Amino acid sequence: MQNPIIIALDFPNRQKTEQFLEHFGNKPLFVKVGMELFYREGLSMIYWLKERGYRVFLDLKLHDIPNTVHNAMKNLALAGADMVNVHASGGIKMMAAAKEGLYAGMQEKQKPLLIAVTQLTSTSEIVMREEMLVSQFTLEQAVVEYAKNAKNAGLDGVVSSVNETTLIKEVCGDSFLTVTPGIRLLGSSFHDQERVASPAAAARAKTDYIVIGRSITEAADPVSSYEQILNEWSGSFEISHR
Ligand SMILES: O=c1ccn([C@@H]2O[C@H](COP(=O)(O)O)[C@@H](O)[C@H]2O)c(=O)[nH]1
Repeated sequence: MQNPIIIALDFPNRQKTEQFLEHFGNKPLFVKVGMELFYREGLSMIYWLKERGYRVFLDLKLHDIPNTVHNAMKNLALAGADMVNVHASGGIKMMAAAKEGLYAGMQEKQKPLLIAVTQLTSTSEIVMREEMLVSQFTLEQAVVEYAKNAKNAGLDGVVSSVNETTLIKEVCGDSFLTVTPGIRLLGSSFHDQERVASPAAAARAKTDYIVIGRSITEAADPVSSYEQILNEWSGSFEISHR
């Protein structure tokens, strides 16, 4: 059983990030660098994390014309991240171009995982229908259609909420990765998230990775919050996967 937790390092700069990581000592963490930290610190932040042995998900959610995404991915390949992503709504051609750019000239063992965001976990079905004007599908159907497109483009998996994980696995296969943010312990604030699930529900749905930010980064004791989430996930994993 692998540790599924990816901690979202949503901090304004490297100094705050380092202060946070000090709590964990030498723990072999999987961390996520998103737009906030990357737009301040750039590739050097990723090099810094990799030099210290962290696994890194570089969460920049690329979405542009295929040529631009292809060439941007060629540069992001230099980061040495373990996982990178695009928006599935950019289409199959864009996702395939992302993959080609990312892996150009890379040896097999260096290749990061490439995944696609389906519908953000902050999006509700009403917003999808009334603001994004995707009205012919339920939110779950739309997510699964995006997952199928990502698979057809040769990607390794998708970002979705836990609610859609089971169906994605049924349609795209168990080895197609599901990476699920919007994780909250019972009774915690949802903040700006809409499609939320507990670590236990994520384990029952057999998701591969859970992405957690504020529940850990804003906790009075981040390490005990991390352990609590891991214990809840592991306990439920053992019960439901026996
Ligand atoms: O659909 C998505 C895609 C990405 N995220 C990112 O995950 C974390 C979640 O942080 P919390 O503080 O646990 O809400 C954040 O970095 C998002 O950019 C997402 O939430 N939903």
